[in-house]
Amino acid sequence: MPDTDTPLLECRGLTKSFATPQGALTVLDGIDLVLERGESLALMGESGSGKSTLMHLVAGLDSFDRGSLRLGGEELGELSDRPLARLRRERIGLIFQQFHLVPSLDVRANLTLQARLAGRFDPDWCAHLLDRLELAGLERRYPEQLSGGQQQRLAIGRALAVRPELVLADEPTGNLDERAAGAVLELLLNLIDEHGCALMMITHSPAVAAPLKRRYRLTHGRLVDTTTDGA
Ligand SMILES: Nc1ncnc2c1ncn2[C@@H]1O[C@H](COP(=O)(O)OP(=O)(O)OP(=O)(O)O)[C@@H](O)[C@H]1O
Repeated sequence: MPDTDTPLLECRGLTKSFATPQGALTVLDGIDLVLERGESLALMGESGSGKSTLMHLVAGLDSFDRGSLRLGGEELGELSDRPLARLRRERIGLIFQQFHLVPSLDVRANLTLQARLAGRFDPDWCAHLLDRLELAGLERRYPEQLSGGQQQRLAIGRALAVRPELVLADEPTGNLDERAAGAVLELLLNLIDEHGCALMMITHSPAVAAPLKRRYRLTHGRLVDTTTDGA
């Protein structure tokens, strides 16, 4: 059972460098961040500022050099590969700009795949998601037979099907035209709210970041809280 007294996500002094031919490149230089359950946070910053790097660390997809990264009180830096993979499968939903759907699986199979792998498949919840994402009736179609907006709605459904505690979204509307992007963003935020999970979303767009509860900018390896800027 989740320990509701500890923050969902807690980063302290998180530091990450990459080896490059020119020497070590420090991308994250002592990141402190707390995200409570159900909170939404936009992560902004120049291209190359380290947004994807931070998201990969939070998702347990890459290791860090120093500091602490706790998800629901569990220190990710102390987990070996298998428990880390399990934590990622069961507690985190990932949404990418490029959808990353499985082309050989139909809509229903794509939506339920991660939930089944995690042993968290709930047919009623998945049917509800298909309905809310306006994909009901399209269950037997394959990704290539869907519009960009439908594909991204399916990717959102796949992330939420597992009933995650945290959704990590990297430019989830970046591949869509303005109208489709607005509709997809609204659905994502409504579903996140309905399910009560937390959201960390990378975006370059102030308009996309605006409805989220908190807004941060990554610059020179540090996080700057910009939530009240222009408010
Ligand atoms: N595996 C790697 N090896 C070396 N350098 C890397 C590696 N991954 C990322 N970098 C560098 O780290 C920096 C941060 O990259 P990152 O992808 O996190 O930026 P970003 O803010 O997400 O950028 P964008 O908005 O363009 O997606 C960049 O300078 C990038 O070139």
